[in-house]
Amino acid sequence: MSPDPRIAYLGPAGTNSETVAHCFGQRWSQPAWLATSTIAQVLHHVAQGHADYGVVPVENSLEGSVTTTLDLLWQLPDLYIQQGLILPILHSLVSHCAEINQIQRVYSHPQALGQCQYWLEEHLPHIPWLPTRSTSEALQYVQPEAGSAAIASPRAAQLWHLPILAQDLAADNFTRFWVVGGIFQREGTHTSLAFSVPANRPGALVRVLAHFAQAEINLSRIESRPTRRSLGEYFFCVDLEGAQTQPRIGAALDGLGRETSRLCNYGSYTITPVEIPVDCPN
Ligand SMILES: O=C(O)C(=O)C[C@]1(C(=O)O)C=C[C@@H](O)C=C1
Repeated sequence: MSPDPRIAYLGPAGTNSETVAHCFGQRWSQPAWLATSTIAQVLHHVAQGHADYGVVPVENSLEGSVTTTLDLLWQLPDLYIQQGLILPILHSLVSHCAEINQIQRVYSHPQALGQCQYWLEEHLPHIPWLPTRSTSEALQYVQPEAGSAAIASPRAAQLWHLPILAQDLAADNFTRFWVVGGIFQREGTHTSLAFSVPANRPGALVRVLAHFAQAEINLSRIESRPTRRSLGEYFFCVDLEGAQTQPRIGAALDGLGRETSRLCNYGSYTITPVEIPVDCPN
């Protein structure tokens, strides 16, 4: 097995990203952990060679894509997906308040606030939602500010010795993460790509999708994102079921080269479920 790697993830301690990073890192005896302040920093660390792997969220079952991840992968060169991991997300309301009606503001990562929006509308309809860079970062406001609450995992509340006032704020909540690194892989169960098509050519996207349809390749996701160059200019992110060692996928990818103005192949990989650590209350 390769020497112990450096693994970057969104910190501080207790984030969902950390749970996934620890699950991925358990195959080595002593990985070096690099907890960053933002998801963007995770990807920059890998791109600049300061980390061997980065663990980033990519899609949530309730709120959809984590756009920072999709946009930066498109911009940074030579980053490939090593593995997909799916984590069940548990959200708790963490606060020193004795009653919910004493809460005056709630902090969390925007993704987590979005995932809990129905619970917040029902139970705390008139208070402000304040964004933080991670769910664990939100916990730093709970202690010093009377009337503050944070949305974070039960594991994070336990780690930071903070009380939980309400549990399970969002049901059926799962986030898919990617482990990103520098090795291009051809084997696995899924393949992810991003591409742009020539401007102003009618049917340009259909011509790309036709390659997948003709090869009977199932797409498990398609998403458009702005290129950030001009209004109305997009690139597309797709996940395919299958590996590029399969001849029909290899052939479809060859055909895609002719239809796209830019094609990023993030490689093939397997997707594994992650279990919430057993020492964690739920
Ligand atoms: O703040 C965290 O705990 C994270 O790991 C980030 C993140 C995200 O950006 O999607 C990860 C999982 C949950 O969906 C909520 C937040």
